[in-house]
Amino acid sequence: MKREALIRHSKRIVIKVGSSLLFEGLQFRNERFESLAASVSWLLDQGKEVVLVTSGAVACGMIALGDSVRKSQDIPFKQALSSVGQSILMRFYLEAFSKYGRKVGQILLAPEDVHYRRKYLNARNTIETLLNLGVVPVVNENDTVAVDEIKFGDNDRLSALVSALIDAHLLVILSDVEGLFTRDPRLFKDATLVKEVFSIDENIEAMAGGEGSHFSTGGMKSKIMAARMATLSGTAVIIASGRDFGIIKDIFLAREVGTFFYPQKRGIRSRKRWIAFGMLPGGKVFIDEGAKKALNEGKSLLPPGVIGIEGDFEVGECVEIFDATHKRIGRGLVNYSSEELKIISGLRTHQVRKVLQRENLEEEVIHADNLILLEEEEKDG
Ligand SMILES: Nc1ncnc2c1ncn2[C@@H]1O[C@H](COP(=O)(O)OP(=O)(O)O)[C@@H](O)[C@H]1O
Ligand SMILES: N[C@@H](CCC(=O)OP(=O)(O)O)C(=O)O
Repeated sequence: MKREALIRHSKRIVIKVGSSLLFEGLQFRNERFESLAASVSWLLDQGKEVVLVTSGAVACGMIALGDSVRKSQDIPFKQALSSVGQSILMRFYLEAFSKYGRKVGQILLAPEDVHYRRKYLNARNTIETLLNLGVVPVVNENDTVAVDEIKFGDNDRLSALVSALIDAHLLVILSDVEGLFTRDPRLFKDATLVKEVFSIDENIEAMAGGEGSHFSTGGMKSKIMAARMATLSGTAVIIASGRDFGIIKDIFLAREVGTFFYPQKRGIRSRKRWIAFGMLPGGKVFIDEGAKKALNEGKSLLPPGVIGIEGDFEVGECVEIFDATHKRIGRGLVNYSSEELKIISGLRTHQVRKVLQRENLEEEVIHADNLILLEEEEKDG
């Protein structure tokens, strides 16, 4: 399907709004929330379902507490700011949407909320129920409990995760820049806008700079990572400027704005998406070239192909899979603990049973049904 048709047929849409779009320096901007509510309301009138992923709690907290608090960067301090700011942020949304007769529902997520399958499904059910009720879910990271090792990192990633969670057709990432440029346009005046991306390869990744502006965290790099996660899940992505929220209408009126990322044709199915993006990996498994080839042909990972292990993990945990050059190539659920894998890696399958005495030994280290390759080209090629 072409870009225009993909957008027109998108019923379920996730819109991510960056901090820089909601505030002017250290000023609240009521009218920004109102214009966002107007555009989202227009989409709802068109029969679309919309989930908002919003940043801005830290900025709200900072503005509310005033000058004295601006300097500190430590995590508990930012969490405190977010705690003050989140309710203010929601008040802005509540008031703005009520002008259009719409209700909003707050969803705060932390990585552990999607690590466990039951919680992952609960989050999905709640969002689905809100959508069925005609309520606009407004999602942010639960900053209070999210510390460095266990946080989504930025709301770009969170928006891709939410898209994967609810099977969104389209993810719109609104930022202060018109889309992906060939180089950071703040630094290079000759940078040009990339209009369409069919596959997120190393060239595309190399274009994006990592530093965000002001209250922002991820920069363009995290938006590209988010686009990668979403397109792998079968969701189309647009990165566009949200300086004017009227752009939301433009997108659906087939005006070609921003950068459009085509979804992968064979998007990862629901349960595998949870393994790929929801679960927190407990370790790393390194494999040889032969095993990599087998995985690319849709086969399971067997003990002879394992050449290294890192981390302590139990049977059933999620691990990241790396090739011999230490390139991350996928994820899967292991049938062996790290202790067991250290003993059996490299062994032929029949030798494994002699060495390990455990009952219910599976032949595969990772069964193909529990394994996801995340290299787009190899996956689709
Ligand atoms: N190749 C690129 N194309 C566009 N923007 C880029 C690129 N590389 C870096 N950037 C920077 O990324 C910024 C957007 O990211 P960020 O400030 O984190 O936004 P947000 O607050 O919306 O999440 C832009 O202002 C831009 O300067
Ligand atoms: N949870 C944080 C989000 C921080 C963040 O990702 O910001 P941004 O890069 O502007 O999307 C907040 O609400 O301030």
